[in-house]
Amino acid sequence: MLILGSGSPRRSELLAQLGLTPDAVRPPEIDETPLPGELPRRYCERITAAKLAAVEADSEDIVLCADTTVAVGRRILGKAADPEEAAAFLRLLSGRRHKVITCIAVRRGSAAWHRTSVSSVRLKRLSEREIAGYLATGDWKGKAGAYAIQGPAAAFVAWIEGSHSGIVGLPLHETATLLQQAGLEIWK
Ligand SMILES: Cc1cn([C@H]2C[C@H](O)[C@@H](COP(=O)(O)OP(=O)(O)OP(=O)(O)O)O2)c(=O)[nH]c1=O
Repeated sequence: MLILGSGSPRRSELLAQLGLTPDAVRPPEIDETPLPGELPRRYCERITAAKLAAVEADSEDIVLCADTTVAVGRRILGKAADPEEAAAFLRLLSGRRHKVITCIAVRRGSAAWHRTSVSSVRLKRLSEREIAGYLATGDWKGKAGAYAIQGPAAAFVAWIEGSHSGIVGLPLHETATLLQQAGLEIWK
C-alpha cells in the first residue's frame, strides 16, 4: 500500500503525474517551528524526517513525505500567517535570488531513504501594485514563501535553476528514484 503522508493537494497532483494514486492520504501533524539559528536545509530535512515519523503505517506499506522551505540567505520563510506577513515575504523576495528546498523521505518497514532538491528562483522586482494584486488572488495562502510558481505568481518568476516539480512541492525525479528503491514499480 502506498501512503502519501501529506495534506498538500499539489503533492497529490504531482504524484498523479507519475501515474500513481496513493491508497491512503495521511497528513502528518507536527510542530514546524525552526530551532534557534537553524539553517534552511537542515530545517527542511529535520521537518521531513519528523513528518515521516508521524505517519502510521504497516511494515509493508510505503510512506512518502515532503517539506518545502523557501530560504533567503540563512533566513527560513515558511507559510505566511496573514496578508501582512505575505506582503513582507514578497518584498523580501522582490528582485533577488532565493532558494526553494524540498526534502522528500520514503519509509518501508525499518528502511528509510531521503533526498533533498535545491532550486534557485529569481523573482522580478515587484511593485506595490503587483504585490497587492497578487495578495488579492488569495493564491499565497498555504505556500512556503507566500507564492506558488504554478499559479499567477508565475508572472513574477524571471528565472529558475533546478527542479520545477521540486519548487511546487514534490521533486519528481527524486520521488521516482526513492519509490523505486523502496520497491514500488512505476513503469509497469
Ligand atoms: C514555493 C512553493 C511552495 N508551494 C507549496 C507546496 C507546499 O504545499 C507548501 C509548503 O508547505 P509544506 O509544509 O511543505 O507542506 P504542507 O503543509 O502544504 O503539506 P504537508 O505538510 O501535509 O505535506 O508550499 C507551492 O505550491 N508552490 C510553490 O511555488
